[in-house]
Amino acid sequence: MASPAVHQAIKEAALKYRFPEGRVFEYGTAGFRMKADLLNTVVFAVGLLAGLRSKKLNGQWIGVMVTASHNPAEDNGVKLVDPMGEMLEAEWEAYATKLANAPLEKVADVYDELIKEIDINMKNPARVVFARDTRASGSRLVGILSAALTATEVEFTDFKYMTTPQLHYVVRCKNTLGTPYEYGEPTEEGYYEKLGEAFKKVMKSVKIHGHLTVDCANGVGGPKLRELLKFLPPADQGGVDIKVVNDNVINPDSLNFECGADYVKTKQRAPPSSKASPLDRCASLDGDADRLVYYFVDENNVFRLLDGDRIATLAASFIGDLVRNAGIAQKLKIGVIQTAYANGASTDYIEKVLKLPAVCTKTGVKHLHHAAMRYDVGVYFEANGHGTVTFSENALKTIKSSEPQSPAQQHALESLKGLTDLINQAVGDALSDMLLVEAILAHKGWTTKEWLGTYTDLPSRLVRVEVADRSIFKAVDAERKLESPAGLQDRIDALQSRYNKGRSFARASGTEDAVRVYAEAASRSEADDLATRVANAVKEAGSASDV
Ligand SMILES: CC(=O)N[C@H]1[C@@H](OP(=O)(O)O)O[C@H](CO)[C@@H](O)[C@@H]1O
Ligand SMILES: [Mg+2]
Repeated sequence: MASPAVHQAIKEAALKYRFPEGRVFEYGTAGFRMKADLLNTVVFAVGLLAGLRSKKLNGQWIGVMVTASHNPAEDNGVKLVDPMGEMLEAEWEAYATKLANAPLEKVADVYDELIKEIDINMKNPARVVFARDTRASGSRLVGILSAALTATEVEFTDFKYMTTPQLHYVVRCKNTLGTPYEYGEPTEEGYYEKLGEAFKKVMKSVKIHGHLTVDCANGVGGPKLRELLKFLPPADQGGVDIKVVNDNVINPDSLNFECGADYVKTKQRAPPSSKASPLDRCASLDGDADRLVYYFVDENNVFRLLDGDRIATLAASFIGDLVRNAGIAQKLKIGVIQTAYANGASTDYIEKVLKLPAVCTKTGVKHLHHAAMRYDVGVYFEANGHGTVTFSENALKTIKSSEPQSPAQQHALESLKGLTDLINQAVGDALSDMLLVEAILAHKGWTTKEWLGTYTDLPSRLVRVEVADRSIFKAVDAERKLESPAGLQDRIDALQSRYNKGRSFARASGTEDAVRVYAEAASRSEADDLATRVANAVKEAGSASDV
């Protein structure tokens, strides 16, 4: 139980807010996310839970990020970060949901119930760090977060504006300080220094061609990228010539508006404001800078997207080469983790050309991250551009301690060492991934055209279908098949078998009230046709269960 003083303080603090009538909240794939004016009580509950999580883990630092990523400016959200910079452990999502739905006059009682249920030693210290993106509602929400932390006597540090991956980085640094796995200096500057140093190491003796234009979605990534640039060498001395665009954080309404990684990926076109010439290398971040996509317009003015699948294949191919060149290929198991949304051509390329295992997991980065950790080098990306590379303890040790037998081996080992620092291993990080892509292109001497030429994407289509009750759509086999409603999977199987290279699946979204249908096939018209037919089958199955 909380002490009587804390119990009372929670009660008093809670009464300042109003529970939005009739609302039911759920901690989903991306934490809580909705219209910002509905979030007050949710953020208060998350503050309470962050302290409990820290106490449960003997006072390790827990992170709280206030962001709604690529959502419209009027939305906001909040999510918890676990000690190694990972997403909150799944079991705790239910506790978050329970506390967020407690009526305000009962929240202190539910807090006490949770202490009992989770068996928390209240004598343990509690420490929390938090940060927010540039949304206008952010300052109000972190005020509420501080109120919850103060009421429960939790030690906390406010990192003000940060990208989501920067906060994850800080959490991991704070919890590894003074251990053999020390991750870095737990400050924003420490983050830039680490990336800057690693980039210099990886870029030794290679040079990037041309410039890169980075669309920052008018979000927190803009000012942070400008800051990062100060820690990189000048373009003519192993640096990269970066032009920052869409970095207006003064007008809060411009956030994610007709720009950013989600816009580019879903609309399959450059932001309308883009002034890039044909073949110019471009990239877009999302609103909290954890997603990254590349693109360019070719000689025929055709838009070409290089999405998360492309970044994964590029990274896997490069790391595979380095590991072979370093003479340690026998010691390290490399794997690439994707979801069902990965283009089939990318999976083929990984298996047949790169000769690496391609694993498919459920949607949501936490699933990919866990699967990646089963490899010495786990490359994971969602097609939308969120991902990173994880290195096992064995990989780090092997890379560090291998004795090079030749200058070529030494060069490969040094590049690998640089990569382990350049890549944010806590979580997908657009700024770190961007430096990784730039470094790889430089090493390979490639332009985006050569990168695109590694394989040809199958035409694909993603459709959103609204149904009365999406919970009846139960997926199995890494969400590639439906076991319910009965008979629907047979229909999907029959449909896809009629198309050359046809593949389609349907699953209930974890973040929106809809079912998503994905289809790909050998030609554009076949992919569109297959998607439409499967979407119709989903609609029918959805309404049949309605009666
Ligand atoms: C097809 C797709 O892009 N789905 C997204 C989306 O999940 P859904 O469960 O499909 O709504 O949001 C997730 C959280 O940001 C992200 O991890 C995932 O990749
Ligand atoms: Mg994001």
